[in-house]
Amino acid sequence: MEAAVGIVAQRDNERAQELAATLVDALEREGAGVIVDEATGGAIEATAAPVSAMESRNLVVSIGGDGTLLFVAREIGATPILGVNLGEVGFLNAVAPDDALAVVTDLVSQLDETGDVDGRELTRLQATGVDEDWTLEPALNEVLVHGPRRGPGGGATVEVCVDGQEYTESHVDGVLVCTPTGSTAYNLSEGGPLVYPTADALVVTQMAATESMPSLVVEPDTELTLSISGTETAYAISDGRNRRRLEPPATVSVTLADDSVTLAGPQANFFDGLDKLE
Ligand SMILES: NC(=O)c1ccc[n+]([C@@H]2O[C@H](COP(=O)([O-])OP(=O)(O)OC[C@H]3O[C@@H](n4cnc5c(N)ncnc54)[C@H](O)[C@@H]3O)[C@@H](O)[C@H]2O)c1
Ligand SMILES: Nc1ncnc2c1ncn2[C@@H]1O[C@H](COP(=O)(O)OP(=O)(O)OP(=O)(O)O)[C@@H](O)[C@H]1O
Repeated sequence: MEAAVGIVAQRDNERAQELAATLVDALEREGAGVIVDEATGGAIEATAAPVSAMESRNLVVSIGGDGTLLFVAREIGATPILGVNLGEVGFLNAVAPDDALAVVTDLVSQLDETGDVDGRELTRLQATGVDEDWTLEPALNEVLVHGPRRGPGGGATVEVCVDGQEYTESHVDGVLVCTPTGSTAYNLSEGGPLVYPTADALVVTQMAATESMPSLVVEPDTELTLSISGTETAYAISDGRNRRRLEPPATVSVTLADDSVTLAGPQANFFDGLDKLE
């Protein structure tokens, strides 16, 4: 088969655009069909398409930091993603820029031979309104609810129920539910635990609670609800970017999303990655 590859380069990042151009040239020489995102298409010579149209590709290469990879995951869902790290942290991006050409060429040969690429499945979370009909885009890191703003005077009362039983109710800046992938992100800054990537678990962590409870680790199919009150405005947010404004009292249900994300290519060493967070 002819492999169909999409490339998304971090917007306004010349190094990312140059690497995208190198990959386009090399892959076209190998006979692969390659498209780039529209912002990158304005900067280099290549066929461009919206990132959301890359869902039908066999592989999408994300060149940038964690934010760029989260953005690609939001847009394309289950299509395998290879993360090339040009960001400041790049925890989710296992491949260094100098190795990108070799790794992408290898994956394209694998696609030509088998029609598929090796990868690791990462679970995602789905936030939905209980009393109102809305759904956020699936979260690879975390679903967060918080009051009108962080800091003094900006919080809310949040009750967390687990399988219908109250775990905690407190005034908080917010409460987050994270996947193992997201355990090293916002969760860690709020004092939550690290979760080894192969563990099948979700973590609930309060943010600046007046009546603080330790983080809770639950099985992924546990029924979790976050009920917000004591404020006129609140927000439910998926991976820091996709948000829904709430008018409390409001209840948000957090469950496993139907589609996971596949991270293609070599996997980062979890413990080496932790050094990047210091
Ligand atoms: N205080 C905090 O730690 C904090 C605050 C806001 C957002 N975030 C995280 O940022 C994510 C959104 O990313 P963005 O780039 O759009 O916002 P952003 O640019 O504000 O990113 C915040 C930082 O989180 C890092 N990050 C993201 N996912 C990570 C992961 N799985 N493991 C380790 N580090 C990770 C990014 O590299 C960046 O340094 C959210 O899902 C949230 O987890 C963290
Ligand atoms: N090619 C692109 N097309 C459209 N939007 C983009 C593109 N690249 C990045 N973005 C936007 O920028 C955001 C991520 O960029 P951000 O500046 O947070 O960089 P990053 O990848 O996390 O790297 P760094 O670690 O340097 O911050 C995405 O959420 C998305 O909204």
